[in-house]
Amino acid sequence: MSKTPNQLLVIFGSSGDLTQRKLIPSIFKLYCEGHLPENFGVLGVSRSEVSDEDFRKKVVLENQHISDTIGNFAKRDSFAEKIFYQALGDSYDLDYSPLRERIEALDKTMGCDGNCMFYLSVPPKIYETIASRLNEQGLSKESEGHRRLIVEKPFGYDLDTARELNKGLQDNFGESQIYRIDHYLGKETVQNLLVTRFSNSIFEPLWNRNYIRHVEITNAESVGVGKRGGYYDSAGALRDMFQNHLLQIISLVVMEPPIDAKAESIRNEKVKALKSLRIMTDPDILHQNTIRGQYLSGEIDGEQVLGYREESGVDPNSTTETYAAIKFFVDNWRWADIPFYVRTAKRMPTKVTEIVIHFKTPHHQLFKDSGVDSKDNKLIIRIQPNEGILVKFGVKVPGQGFKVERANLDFYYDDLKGTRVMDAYERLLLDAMQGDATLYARADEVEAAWEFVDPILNYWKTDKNVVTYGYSAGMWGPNNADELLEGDSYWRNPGKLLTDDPGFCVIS
Ligand SMILES: NC(=O)C1=CN([C@@H]2O[C@H](COP(=O)(O)OP(=O)(O)OC[C@H]3O[C@@H](n4cnc5c(N)ncnc54)[C@H](OP(=O)(O)O)[C@@H]3O)[C@@H](O)[C@H]2O)C=CC1
Ligand SMILES: O=C1O[C@H](COP(=O)(O)O)[C@@H](O)[C@H](O)[C@H]1O
Repeated sequence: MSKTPNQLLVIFGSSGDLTQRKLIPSIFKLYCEGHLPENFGVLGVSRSEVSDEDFRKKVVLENQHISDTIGNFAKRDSFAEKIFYQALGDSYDLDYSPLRERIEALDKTMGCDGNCMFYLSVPPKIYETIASRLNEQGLSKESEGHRRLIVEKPFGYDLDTARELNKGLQDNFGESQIYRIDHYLGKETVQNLLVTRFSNSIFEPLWNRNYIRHVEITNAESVGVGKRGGYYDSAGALRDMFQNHLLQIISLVVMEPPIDAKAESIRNEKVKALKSLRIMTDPDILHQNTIRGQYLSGEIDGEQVLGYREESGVDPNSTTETYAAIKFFVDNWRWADIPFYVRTAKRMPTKVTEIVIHFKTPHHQLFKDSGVDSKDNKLIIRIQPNEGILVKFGVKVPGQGFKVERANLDFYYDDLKGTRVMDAYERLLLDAMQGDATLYARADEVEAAWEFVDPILNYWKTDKNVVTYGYSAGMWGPNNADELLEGDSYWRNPGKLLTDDPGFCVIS
C-alpha cells in the first residue's frame, strides 16, 4: 500500500521539453512500480487548445522517452487515462477560474481528497504570476487537502532576483508549501554523502582540518550547450551548475551532523554550512581564486565538435564561461584553512561528477623513500556515472624492504544487484507528493548560495583584468587551471571508471 496520499498533479508548461522528457516518464515509472496512490491524476496546463486525447498521445502513448525507458507497455493505456489537459488561453496571466473549476471537477470525479500539487515547468519569469493567479482563486489554501508548489531552476539570476522571487512566491504560498527543485539532490549518490559521513565511524572522525588536506570536486560534461545556447549564453557555468547543484553538494560535504534526519534539521545545517563559506570580494583575491574558460572547437570521442561561439543561440563574440574553477575556504572550526577546489565545465573529455577528499600526510614519514607517501590517501565519492566509493591507500609490495604501492578499495552501486536506482526526478516527485522536503532547497539556502556567488559574478562582469581562457573541446579546461591548486597538488582528471587512475596529469 502506497503511503502517497491521493492527489492531482497540475503541470504548468506541459507542452514543453521537461514535461515530455522527464516529468511524465518519471511519473509513469512511479505508477508502474506501485508508488502512486489509488486516486491520482495529472492535469497538463499550457496556453494552446489541445484535447485530453491528443495530450495523452503526445506525452504518454507516443512519447519516445516512455517507450525508451520502460519495458512495461501493458500499463501505458491505464496510465494514459489518468492524464488530462486544460488550455489557459493566450497567456499565463489570466483569470484562473476555468482552471479552478476543472481542478475541482477532477478532484471530485477522481477522489483526490482536495490534495493538489502544482509543478511550474515554465520559464522562471512567470513563476510569480502563476503563484499569484493560483492564490487569487484560493488554490493555495490548504483548507481541505495539501497544496504544494514545485518550482524549477534557475531560481533567480542573482541574489536580488532570488530574494524577489522568494518573496513573490511566499506572498502566495507558505514556505512549507514551496518545493525548489535541484535535481542533483535527487541523485542517489548525492544523498549517500549523508550516509557515508554520518553512519560510518571510520570516516566522520577524520572529516576535518586535522586530517584532510584539501577537497576537490569535479563536475565535467562532454556535451556542449546543445539547443540551449540562448539560455546558457546569459547564464554561464557558474549560474547554471555551481550556484545550485555544486553548492548543494558542497553544503553536504561541509555541514555539521544534524540532530536527526528530518528535513528541517538537515536544511538548517546546510544553511549554516553555506553561510560559513568565505565570501570573496577583494579583486586580487578573486583574481587568484577563480578561473573561467570557454570551449573552442575540438574532438570528443573521435568526433569533431563546434566551439561555443559557433553554437546556435550564442553570441559570436560571447565571453560567457563554459568552464569555472573556484578555490575557496570555509570559515568554521571544522574547516579553517583547508582549501576547497571546485570546477564545472562543458565539453570535457568525459562526463563525470566526483568528490575527492585528499588526506594529509602522517606527521612522520616512515617510508618516505618508497615513492608513495600517505598524501595519496584519498576518498573518492563518484556521483555519476558508475556511481560508487573508492578509498586509495598504501600497501607494502611483497618482498624485501618497505616499498609502498597505492591500492584501491572500491564499491560500485551496481554491485547492489536487484535494487533499481530511481532517477532524480522520480525520487523528487515522489518525495514532494509525500510532503518530504528534505531534498528540496529552502529559501534561505538558495539565498546563501547566491550570497557566495554574486561577488564572483560581479567581479567577472566588471573587472577589466578578468580573462576568459579558451580550451579545446575534449581537454580538461584551460592550461593554467592547475595554478589554482596549492603546492604540488593537481586536479584528478578522472576516467570513465571510478578506479581509473589518471596519476599525475599535466594539461599540455
Ligand atoms: N528542459 C530541461 O532539461 C530542463 C528544464 N529546466 C527548467 O524547467 C522549466 C521548463 O523547461 P522546458 O520544458 O525546457 O521549457 P520550455 O522552454 O520548453 O517551456 C515550457 C513551456 O512554457 C511555455 N513558455 C515558454 N516560453 C514562454 C514564454 N516566454 N511565456 C510564457 N510561456 C512560455 C510554453 O508553453 P505554451 O506556450 O504551450 O503555453 C512551453 O512549452 C524551465 O524553468 C527550465 O529552466 C531545468 C532543468 C532542465
Ligand atoms: O541543470 C543542469 O544540469 C545538467 C547536467 O545534469 P546531469 O544530471 O546530466 O549531470 C546540465 O547539462 C545543464 O546545463 C544544467 O542546466
